[in-house]
Amino acid sequence: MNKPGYFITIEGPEGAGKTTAIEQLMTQLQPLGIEAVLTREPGGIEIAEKIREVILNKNHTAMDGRTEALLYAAARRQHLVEKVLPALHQGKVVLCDRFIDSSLAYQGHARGLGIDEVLSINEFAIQDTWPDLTLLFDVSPEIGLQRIAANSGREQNRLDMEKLPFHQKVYEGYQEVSRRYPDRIVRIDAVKEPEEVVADALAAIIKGMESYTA
Ligand SMILES: Nc1ncnc2c1ncn2[C@@H]1O[C@H](COP(=O)(O)OP(=O)(O)OP(=O)(O)O)[C@@H](O)[C@H]1O
Ligand SMILES: Cc1cn([C@H]2C[C@H](O)[C@@H](COP(=O)(O)O)O2)c(=O)[nH]c1=O
Repeated sequence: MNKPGYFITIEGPEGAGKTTAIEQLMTQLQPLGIEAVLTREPGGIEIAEKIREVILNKNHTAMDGRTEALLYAAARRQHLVEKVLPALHQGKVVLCDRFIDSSLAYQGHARGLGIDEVLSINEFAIQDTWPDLTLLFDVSPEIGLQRIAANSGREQNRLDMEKLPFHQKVYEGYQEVSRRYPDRIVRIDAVKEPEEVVADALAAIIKGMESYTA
């Protein structure tokens, strides 16, 4: 895709600290003169937020795995067309909390649908709009789930309610995906203190953007 902007995605298991770090990254990018658009998946625009409600509703326990994968891909498509691509074409940096690698790790590996199968429906959805850089927040599922359990303000969704073995598979899925895309995916040690995580993420973004424009 020919575009002047820069597309960054943040990935990782539950409780990795993505949302916390992204907010800090936004405030630290601004003084560097980098205008960034913050968004998330599934969601970011009205139609995709509605799909998010359907997917993550705790009562939708009957949802079939393929239905789930297709709904994530549909939300992704609409969000890409309505929000991500217009921002990239305006030359902006887009910082997106989760994207295609979540589908590969959660639906492809953890749900057992197969990474290649889930990749193929997502290739249809993204039409070659791959992230320029992906930061994979690496934290064990045990630590991530402990963090979430300690966060009393957080409402549990249908995916949070999956048991530890599912989240262990999500973790394995991310390792597999990061082996597949070594040039795009940068591992961030998310066990560190929040300030260090943000500093490492910012350094990776600056490095990535420098090599992109060089
Ligand atoms: N580096 C860190 N060390 C310890 N706790 C952290 C760290 N980063 C975030 N937290 C805490 O962990 C919890 C989960 O963080 P956050 O919501 O940012 O994770 P997330 O990756 O966005 O999770 P999810 O994808 O499941 O929504 C929050 O209570 C947050 O304050
Ligand atoms: C994009 C995407 C997300 N998921 C899962 C991962 C999380 O359990 C939820 C989203 O909740 P968050 O608090 O906003 O992280 O959805 C998924 O399984 N597949 C995907 O493609």
